[in-house]
Amino acid sequence: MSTDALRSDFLRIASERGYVHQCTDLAGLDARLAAGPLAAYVGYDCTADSLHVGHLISIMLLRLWQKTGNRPVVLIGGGTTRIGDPSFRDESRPLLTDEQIEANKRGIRGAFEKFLDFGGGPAGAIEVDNATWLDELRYIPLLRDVGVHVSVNRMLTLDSVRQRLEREHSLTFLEFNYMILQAYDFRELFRRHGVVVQMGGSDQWGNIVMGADLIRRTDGAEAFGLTVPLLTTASGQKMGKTAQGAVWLNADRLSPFGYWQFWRNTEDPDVGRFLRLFTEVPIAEIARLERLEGAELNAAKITLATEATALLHGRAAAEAAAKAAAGESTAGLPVVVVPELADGIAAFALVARAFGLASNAEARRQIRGGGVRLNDAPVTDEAAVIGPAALTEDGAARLSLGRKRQVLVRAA
Ligand SMILES: Nc1ncnc2c1ncn2[C@@H]1O[C@H](COP(=O)(O)OP(=O)(O)OP(=O)(O)O)[C@@H](O)[C@H]1O
Ligand SMILES: N[C@@H](Cc1ccc(O)cc1)C(=O)O
Repeated sequence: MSTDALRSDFLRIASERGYVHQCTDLAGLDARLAAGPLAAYVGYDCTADSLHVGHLISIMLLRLWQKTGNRPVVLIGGGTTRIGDPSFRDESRPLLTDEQIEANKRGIRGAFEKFLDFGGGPAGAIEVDNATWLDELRYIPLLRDVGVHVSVNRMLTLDSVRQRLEREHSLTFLEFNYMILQAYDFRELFRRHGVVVQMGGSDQWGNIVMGADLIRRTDGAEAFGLTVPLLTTASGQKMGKTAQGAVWLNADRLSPFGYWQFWRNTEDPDVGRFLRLFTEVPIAEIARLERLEGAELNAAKITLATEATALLHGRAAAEAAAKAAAGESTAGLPVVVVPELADGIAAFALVARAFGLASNAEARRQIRGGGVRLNDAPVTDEAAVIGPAALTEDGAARLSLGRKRQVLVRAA
């Protein structure tokens, strides 16, 4: 179906901006959307205490879903995280304790409020946790209700598990149950909130289709699946994962400045695609920006970085990052505000924040390697507490990493 033929605002814009990878029935979903608003959900497991840029595409899609008048439902996988999704993974995920899952759940929640409006009304976003119903399930009733509709033959041929089986890596019975639980979620949200669409990354296709099939078989209703492409960068890396680790959405994992810099470092061929997916810059303006070349293309990357950072961390933080990167501080250095400096912060944490490093472990390594200086003196104790006494240059301290990277840090 060509994009021009689409009648619903949501699918037209989503296709135009590059969000649509596969849909169970594009024409059918378009017709339903053109007839009136719908509810859709995306699920997020609590595998870490922050979401990362890989999760952002589906969050942006939920945002578009809401902006075009439809209700987004965010499902936190408090129950499914206890199993671990085996889709497209070579090995089982490490089992997390209930305490870790609770802590992760608290960590990932905040991100959704930045992108979605939970304020009520017909298109108001809703958050649910699948532990609410999955924890209550009883085994034999579940097998009779759901298991009877699921073909093991078909499950074994799904792309998402085939590689694991072909390589003869173990797929435990625990993991094998994951798909059934995700299918159960879809039906539960259909019953509780009238959700008829599930969206997710392309790796989720098998799980999503299984849910839509279950709804058709047990409730005789039509439900749709829509996946977003699994993004890789021009150089072939999975988008959102760098050599140092994931690009986190929570500011305590990656500072707004580090986040801005991640986008600023986008490879040339990716600029247009990322502007369409991760900002709300109008398509016509993106068409102009992506035609720029050489040094001028840097202006497009700055727009990408500032607009993407503004959506997550707010416009003020995005503009401060842009200014800092442009070297607009008194000493001609980027300024990074670290409020914890007022009370004292461990040297490794300060270094991680100031340079947007992927982890505290990376900052500790840099300090141990002798690469960090504070006000021109080497920092040797990675746990040393840095407080207001260090802010000697007009309320700021000069922090350097290696020979090339230098910033001013201040408490406010
Ligand atoms: N590059 C990407 N493009 C599109 N979607 C992505 C991307 N990376 C992740 N996602 C989506 O986010 C979900 C979680 O991603 P992933 O499995 O990478 O997370 P994780 O569990 O945090 O990471 P890890 O694999 O390191 O344990 C995936 O199911 C996928 O749908
Ligand atoms: N399986 C999804 C998360 C998810 C969990 C429960 C669902 O109902 C839907 C999605 C992932 O790994 O990203």
